[in-house]
Amino acid sequence: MMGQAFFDIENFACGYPSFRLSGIGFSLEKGSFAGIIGPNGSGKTTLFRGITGSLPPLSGRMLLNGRSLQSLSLRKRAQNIAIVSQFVDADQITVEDYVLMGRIPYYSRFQFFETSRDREIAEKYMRLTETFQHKNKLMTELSGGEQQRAAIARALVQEPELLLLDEPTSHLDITHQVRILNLLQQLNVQMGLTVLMVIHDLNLASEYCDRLLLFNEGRIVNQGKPDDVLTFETIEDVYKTPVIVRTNPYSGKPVVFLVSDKMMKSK
Ligand SMILES: Nc1ncnc2c1ncn2[C@@H]1O[C@H](COP(=O)(O)OP(=O)(O)OP(=O)(O)O)[C@@H](O)[C@H]1O
Repeated sequence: MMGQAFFDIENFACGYPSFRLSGIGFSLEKGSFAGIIGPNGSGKTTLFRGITGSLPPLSGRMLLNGRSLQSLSLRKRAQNIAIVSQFVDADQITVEDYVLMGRIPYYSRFQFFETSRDREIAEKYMRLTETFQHKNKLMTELSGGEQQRAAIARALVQEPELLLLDEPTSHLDITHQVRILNLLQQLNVQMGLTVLMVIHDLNLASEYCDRLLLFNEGRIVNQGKPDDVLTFETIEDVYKTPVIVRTNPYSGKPVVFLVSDKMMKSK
C-alpha cells in the first residue's frame, strides 16, 4: 500500500498565545504507520488539534489526497480522519451508543437514528476491540483501559483513511497495549489504514512504527525510520536524560534503556 502521496503538511503553524507549533512539515504515504514522540508539552496534541480543525491554522497547509483539508467540511473531514483523544469524554451513555456516535458523519440530512448497517459496523469494531461484551454498560462503568478501547472502536466506525491516536496505550496493561497495537497494525496492513499516533513508550514506537516524528519545543527536530531517530545522542539531547540504545536481536529495531542515577554513579 506504500508509495502514493497521501497526507502532506507544509510549513504548518497553529497554537495558543503562550505556545505555538511552527514550521511543521512532513508527508505520510498511504498505509504508513507513523509515531509522534517527544517530551511533555512539546506540541504533539496541539498538532492533532490543528489537523482535526479544532485549532485554526496560522500558516501553511495540509493536504489529504492532494486536497486542502481546510476546503473540506468538518463532516467530510470526519469521514476521512478520525481521532482517539488522550482523555475519553465518557458520559452517561451506553458503550454501544458511544461507539455509534462515530457513524454521525455518515448520517443523511434528516436522519436522526442509526441504521442496521451502522449497528453492524459498530458490532464489528466492538468485537475487534474486545468491547462488545460491555455494549450495554454505561461508559462511566468501564475501567480507563476499557474506555480507551471503546474510544478506538468509535474512531474505527468512522471508517477513516487516516487514524490519529493520542497516546492510545496510556491506560492499558501490557497485554492490551500489545493487542491494541497489533489490531492497529492488522488494520494498517490489511486495509491500508494510515496510522499517526502519539506514543511515549519509545520501545513500542520503535517496534510498531515505520516512521517517527520527534517533537521538541513546538518543532519537529528529527524524522525518519526508528533507526535514524532513536539514537542515543538525539534522545539525550531532546529528553535531557541519559539512555543506552541497543538493537533488539529479534526485530533488529532500536531498544532504549533508561539509566538511573544509581546506575550512573556505579559506573
Ligand atoms: N488549551 C490550551 N490553552 C493554552 N495553552 C495550551 C492549551 N493546551 C495546551 N497548551 C500548551 O501548549 C503546549 C503544548 O501542549 P501539548 O498538549 O500539545 O503538548 P504534548 O506534547 O501533547 O504534551 P504531553 O506529552 O504532555 O501530552 C504546552 O505548553 C501546553 O501548556
